[in-house]
Amino acid sequence: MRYLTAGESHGKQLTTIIEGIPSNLSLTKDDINASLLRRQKGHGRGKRMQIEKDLVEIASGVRHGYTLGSPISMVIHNDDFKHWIDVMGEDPISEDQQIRRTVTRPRPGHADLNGAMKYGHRDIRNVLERSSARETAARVAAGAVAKTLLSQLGIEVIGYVKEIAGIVADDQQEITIKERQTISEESPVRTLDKNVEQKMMDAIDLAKKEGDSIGGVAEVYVEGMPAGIGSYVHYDRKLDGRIAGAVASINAFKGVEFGIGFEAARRNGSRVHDEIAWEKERGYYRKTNRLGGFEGGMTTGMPIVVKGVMKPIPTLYKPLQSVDIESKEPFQASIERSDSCAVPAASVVMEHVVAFELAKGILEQFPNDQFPKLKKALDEYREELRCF
Ligand SMILES: Cc1cc2nc3c(=O)[nH]c(=O)nc-3n(C[C@H](O)[C@H](O)[C@H](O)COP(=O)(O)O)c2cc1C
Ligand SMILES: C=C(O[C@@H]1CC(C(=O)O)=C[C@@H](OP(=O)(O)O)[C@H]1O)C(=O)O
Repeated sequence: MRYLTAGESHGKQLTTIIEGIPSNLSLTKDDINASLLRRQKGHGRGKRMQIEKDLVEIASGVRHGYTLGSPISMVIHNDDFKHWIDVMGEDPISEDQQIRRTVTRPRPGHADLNGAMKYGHRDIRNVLERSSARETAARVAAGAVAKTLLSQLGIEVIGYVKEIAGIVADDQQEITIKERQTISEESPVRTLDKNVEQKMMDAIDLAKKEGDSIGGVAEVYVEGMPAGIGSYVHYDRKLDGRIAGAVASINAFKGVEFGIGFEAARRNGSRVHDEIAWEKERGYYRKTNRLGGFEGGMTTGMPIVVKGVMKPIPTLYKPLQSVDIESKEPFQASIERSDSCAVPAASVVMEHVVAFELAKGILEQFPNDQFPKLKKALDEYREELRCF
């Protein structure tokens, strides 16, 4: 199971192709649109999100509400394209037009300068269009298909905000997955702790007022994954490693933690490792879940808890210094529009990239071309684990 995305931020559309989804999985565009809509919302987003209304068009791989087993291709149109046709059109333009539109000022914190040097672009627009986090909409579409598959296997995945600008939501371990889903769907900052929401929104508003930006921490919580998905036998089969890679690949994400994460460095082993227990109906379980659902690159059967750290948005109204690549003169990077905080939206992206890795891990372990057979195999495995 794998996916590709294509598309520029202000181009015509984003395209996602997923290969390896088994046949006869119930899938509608409503499943995907619900995820896309959640990614667009959240306190701190800029004016672009008022222009876009992300709706998916399923172009192949699904018929009458069921997957065919063939590649699933999906399209999300960029409504902003109509304002950029002369800049983003595919037809050649005159040298004079080209010079007038060329972007020569790299923004600190973006792919602009490295990307221009690497690909030999004198027009930085050739870099920024693809490096933009607009692409995360296409990733969410892929993750929404994975989430649909997981959900029909009894596995639920949800993402929400854990921290913004140093304001941390309490650990609320008693909250059920259904409550987590409801809160994440309804809340403007998607945090589980309603008491801290207003403080977070105030911090976002203050940063915006000051022409600055802020980052934070998103958390993804997963219930229903059986033990033993992933493997210890080879580095690239360790599922926690793959999840870490997927999370770090989200634009502006700079760190990943499982369970108590970096806090483990400050504790003795007796306060880190989760003791093993057994009950007849439940089988094996851990008395605590400090390691966040992974041991040895494999799931433990406990909830998976992953955090991702997002740096502050690099485009600031308060200008940062940079150097023009043509004149080599210093300049103050100025902007027209930007998000001031995108952690709420990014928590939805993180949820979807994690879901994709989990679904991929399951399909590697129980390869099947037909979804009902995959479900049967997983049910049998769950029973095997219970009786182990
Ligand atoms: C959902 C989301 C929205 C973002 N919105 C913006 C934005 O409006 N302005 C901006 O400068 N960066 C934004 N970013 C971050 C940049 O895309 C990112 O910092 C940049 O591509 C450089 O990549 P890197 O930070 O991973 O090195 C956003 C990121 C995400 C995940
Ligand atoms: C378009 C999205 O996010 C964009 C990500 C982004 C960036 O530089 O990463 C910059 C902004 O775009 P623009 O420059 O058009 O205002 C965000 O709006 C989206 O999330 O769908």
